[in-house]
Amino acid sequence: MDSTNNMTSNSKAGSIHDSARGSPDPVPMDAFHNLVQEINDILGPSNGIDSADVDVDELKKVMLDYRSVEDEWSKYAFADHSRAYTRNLVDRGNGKANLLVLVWTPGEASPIHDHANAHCVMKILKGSLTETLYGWPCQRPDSPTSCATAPDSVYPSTQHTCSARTQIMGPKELAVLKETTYGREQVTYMSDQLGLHRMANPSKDEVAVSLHLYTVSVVSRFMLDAELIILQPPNAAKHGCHIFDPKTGKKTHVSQGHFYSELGVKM
Ligand SMILES: N[C@@H](CS(=O)O)C(=O)O
Ligand SMILES: [Fe+2]
Repeated sequence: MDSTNNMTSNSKAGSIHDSARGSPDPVPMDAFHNLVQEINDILGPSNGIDSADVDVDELKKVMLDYRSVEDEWSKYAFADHSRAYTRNLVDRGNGKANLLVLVWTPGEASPIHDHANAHCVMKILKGSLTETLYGWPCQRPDSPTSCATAPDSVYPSTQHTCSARTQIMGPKELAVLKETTYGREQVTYMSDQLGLHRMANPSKDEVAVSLHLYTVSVVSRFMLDAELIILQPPNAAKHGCHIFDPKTGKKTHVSQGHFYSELGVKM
């Protein structure tokens, strides 16, 4: 980072009053919006075509360092008990990523889904979420990172079209690899390389709130059935993903182009 950037990021912490020009004191940034700024600093400027160089560990660390204060993020947290969860846009991350606040209805879960080649770093802001991790329909039982139908594939992923080919392998129940419950302040990471997952709010009466950062992984394009779509990042949060039937492994594309709210305003 050059000295100009350092000056920019330092000046946000202190409030430099420009009394000579009579401008009002800047309102000090709260810790949540400081986190948003730190994430932007890590992601860097928007001139890259992909974010293969994104440092996931650094992103996890700043998310872990933040202590959740409801007043700081509540303006983004729209609850709607008529759906499993709401997806609320907080920031577009220099055009390279999307930062979302998700609000989870008690007892509800997301469908089993992939992540459209995005990195997903997630922090629990309130309550808890249970993650069930599944293998891809095509993965080799003895080697979860290998594809059973295309031996030259390094790992199954969204662009890995044979993951849809239940007609080659026949319907196949998805394998449950792991179940983990994450509590308030915990941070986790998900990507297509780890498999598929679903998240559930195990509480009977409390909403859960989580913060999700989606950035583009190694490539910024993926195969959508027969059609090759070239995407500028970010893809997963805006352009959708695939959901999977746990009994057959059959996948269906779902568009996620609509946010429930953007920058604190309900759509
Ligand atoms: N990846 C999901 C939320 S979760 O189940 O991880 C989404 O963005 O809707
Ligand atoms: Fe997810």
